[in-house]
Amino acid sequence: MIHPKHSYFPQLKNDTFLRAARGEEIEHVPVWCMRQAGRYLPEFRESRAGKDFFETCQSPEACCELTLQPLRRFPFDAAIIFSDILVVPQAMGMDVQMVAGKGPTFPEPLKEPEDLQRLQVKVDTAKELGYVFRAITLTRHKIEGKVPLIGFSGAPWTLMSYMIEGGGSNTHSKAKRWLYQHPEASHMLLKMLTDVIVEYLLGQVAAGAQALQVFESHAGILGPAEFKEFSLPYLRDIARRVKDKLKEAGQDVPMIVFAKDAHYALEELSQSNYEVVGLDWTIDPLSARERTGGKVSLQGNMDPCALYAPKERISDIVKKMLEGFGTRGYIANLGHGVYPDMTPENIGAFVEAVHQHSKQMIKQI
Ligand SMILES: Cc1c2[nH]c(c1CCC(=O)O)Cc1[nH]c(c(CCC(=O)O)c1C)Cc1[nH]c(c(CCC(=O)O)c1C)Cc1[nH]c(c(CCC(=O)O)c1C)C2
Repeated sequence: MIHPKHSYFPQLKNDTFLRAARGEEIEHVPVWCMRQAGRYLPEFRESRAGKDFFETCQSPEACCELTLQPLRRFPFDAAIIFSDILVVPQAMGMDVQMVAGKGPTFPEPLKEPEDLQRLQVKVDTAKELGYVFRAITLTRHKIEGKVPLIGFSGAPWTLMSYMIEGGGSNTHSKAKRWLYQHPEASHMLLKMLTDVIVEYLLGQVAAGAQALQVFESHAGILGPAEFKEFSLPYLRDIARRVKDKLKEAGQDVPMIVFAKDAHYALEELSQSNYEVVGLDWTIDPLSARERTGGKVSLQGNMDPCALYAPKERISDIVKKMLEGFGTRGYIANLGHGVYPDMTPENIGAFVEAVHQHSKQMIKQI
């Protein structure tokens, strides 16, 4: 059912991505790329030049423009709103800056459990993150129903690790120390994050997001036992609570969980209330299908570095990937984001290969 508030949005012309998320019949396999709006595009670099990253995130017009740029070049089957996962810690009262050449930086990260007192427990998402909602609504109009618009959030553990590390890290040992020294405070923080994320995702759907992806980018730094204790319950809780609330409003929005390097938890992830499980490139497509037993649609998982290969090679790699996953209940993507030094033309070759090979395969069924 279309939410009354949404009825004025332009009609969706290509719903292939949504159908694949639900395991329904499609004419070609849908494809989009994580970080499809990014520095590999000269027009992105031009739009972003000289501007502060988070100020850009706070401008609905800028987010809309950056989201639409890749769609002007390539026939992607979905768009993801330009924003960042770290707007959530900001909304909870933490200072986060994007430092050129270094990435996101928290000048005052959480050090000890008493630092949790610095955080806003009850976040008014409409007030603190309203700029994301406005960006989504604007983009949903400007996209003119070409493809669905995906909203997203970082998952609790990934956000917790940034809040404690203060930025990117190889070992994540500061954040992991909390799990072993302060398990109760860790759960308290994860719970606080979960509550904000649920409200944030619901706000995105109310604003016009047609699918949601939850990024657990730092899953791989946890082992199976820690993942089961500190990540999985919160991932499940988020999907359950978002879905229950949407159901009350007569809405149904597919949700994707992308837990990078969590190959050890594939079975659990396929039973976590998400319609789609996103995969990084370390998982073999066929074995991912077997291990998830047809319970979910799968998304992924070409090694982003394969985009450095000549176009014919990209086409062969895509063909093998499609044969491994099969064409039903499958969304083609990379196993992680596009890198800034990649050639736009090769992204085009990737998209075209997915469409061409999958059309052929579907015809032969
Ligand atoms: C393009 C971009 C983004 N964030 C950052 C950049 C590069 C800086 C710039 O362009 O100025 C900094 C930016 N933001 C972040 C990083 C990683 C830093 C690190 O941990 O080393 C950087 C360089 C943190 C971040 N931010 C995000 C994640 C989860 C996905 C992933 O695992 O990569 C993470 C971990 C999400 C994110 N971030 C972004 C999107 C936009 C939509 C799209 O994909 O097209 C999304 C979905 C946008």
